[in-house]
Amino acid sequence: MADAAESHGGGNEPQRVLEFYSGIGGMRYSLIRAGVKAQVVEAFEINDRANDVYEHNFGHRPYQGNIQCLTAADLDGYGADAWLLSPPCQPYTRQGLQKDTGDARAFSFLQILELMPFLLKPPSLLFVENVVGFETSDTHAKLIEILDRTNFVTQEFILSPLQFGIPYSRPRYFCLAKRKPYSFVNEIWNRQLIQSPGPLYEHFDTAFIEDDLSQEDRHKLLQSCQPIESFLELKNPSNNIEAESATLGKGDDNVCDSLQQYYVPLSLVERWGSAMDVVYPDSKRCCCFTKSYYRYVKGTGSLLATVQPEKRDKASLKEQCLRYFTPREVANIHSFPEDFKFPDHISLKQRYALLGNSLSIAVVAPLLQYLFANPQ
Ligand SMILES: C[S@@+](CC[C@H](N)C(=O)[O-])C[C@H]1O[C@@H](n2cnc3c(N)ncnc32)[C@H](O)[C@@H]1O
Repeated sequence: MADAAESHGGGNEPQRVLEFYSGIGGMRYSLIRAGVKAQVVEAFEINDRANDVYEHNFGHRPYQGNIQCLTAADLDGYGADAWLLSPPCQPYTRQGLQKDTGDARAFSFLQILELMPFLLKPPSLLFVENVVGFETSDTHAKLIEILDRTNFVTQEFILSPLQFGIPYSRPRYFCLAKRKPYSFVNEIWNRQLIQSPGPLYEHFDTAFIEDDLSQEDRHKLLQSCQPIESFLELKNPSNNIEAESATLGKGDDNVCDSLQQYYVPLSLVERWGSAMDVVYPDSKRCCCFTKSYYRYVKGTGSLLATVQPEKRDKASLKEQCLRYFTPREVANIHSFPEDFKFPDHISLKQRYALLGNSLSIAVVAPLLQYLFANPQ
């Protein structure tokens, strides 16, 4: 991991990090990309398949148990400086029942929070990622109440990869917390919910930011993103499925040995076409890939037109040979590094599910860099 002289703590020892709900390691990749001097001393994840992928890439198998069963003594035992947490989102999603603290999937996170006042060695830094909607939940109120009580200052963000040059709409909520006497570089944002990446950069010292972008600003933001084409395994889509399959088959990813499996059946196009989000290689935006991508077509992520019609608004979808983005392409859009790989036994549906649960490294890395920066 790259060294950062100005990182939190300033000493020579790397910061000791605990990664909760580690999934396929999006947080750990973000930490590496942030270049902070940190070491993940343990990761916690209940899902066997996710742990297979994590182990395959990092050579360490996360602690495979229920986070809800961890005690204050267990946590003190790690002597961690920082906790990174991306708890399950379902209790707070708009599509879900929004049962919030009443949802069993929220229990482990609430349990961890409630242990905080009893820790002999609480962390100095804390980072939480979740869906938009979390910020108005009872669980959020509990998080802020406990952080206040245990001497943390917080800054909260809602940010999307689109704000970092990635053509991907995946706004997410982030809570950054530092235990006093540590403080943020830009203290004027304490206790605020910020919707711009500006405060993450040291030179950004204005107290005013425009959260509500004008139409014109939104357009400029989209235009500044790279095109979808830059994230594709196949740069020149054509209708020649066999030729494309051969190209894909050269990779070491055995699931990708047939491009045929990525084409959307015409029966689905006929039935759900009007609800599909279709993008083109030159598009500067695509929709959030969820864990149900490939299992359902409606609202789970964008589909790629492999045949470019002359007039997009008039062309029939059936002629555009729609295909799903491959797992590697979804990983690219999530800004995972090239050397990230799935072990062979992970099925296609599992790959999409694990990626859909993960996060955008392009967004989380600068947030972690800001969190770990230690102002003088
Ligand atoms: C939103 S995902 C986080 C994904 C992760 N950040 C990544 O990059 O892949 C939440 C993860 O928490 C795991 N999980 C949910 N409840 C858990 C619990 N009680 N104990 C341990 N892991 C849990 C799920 O299996 C899932 O992988």
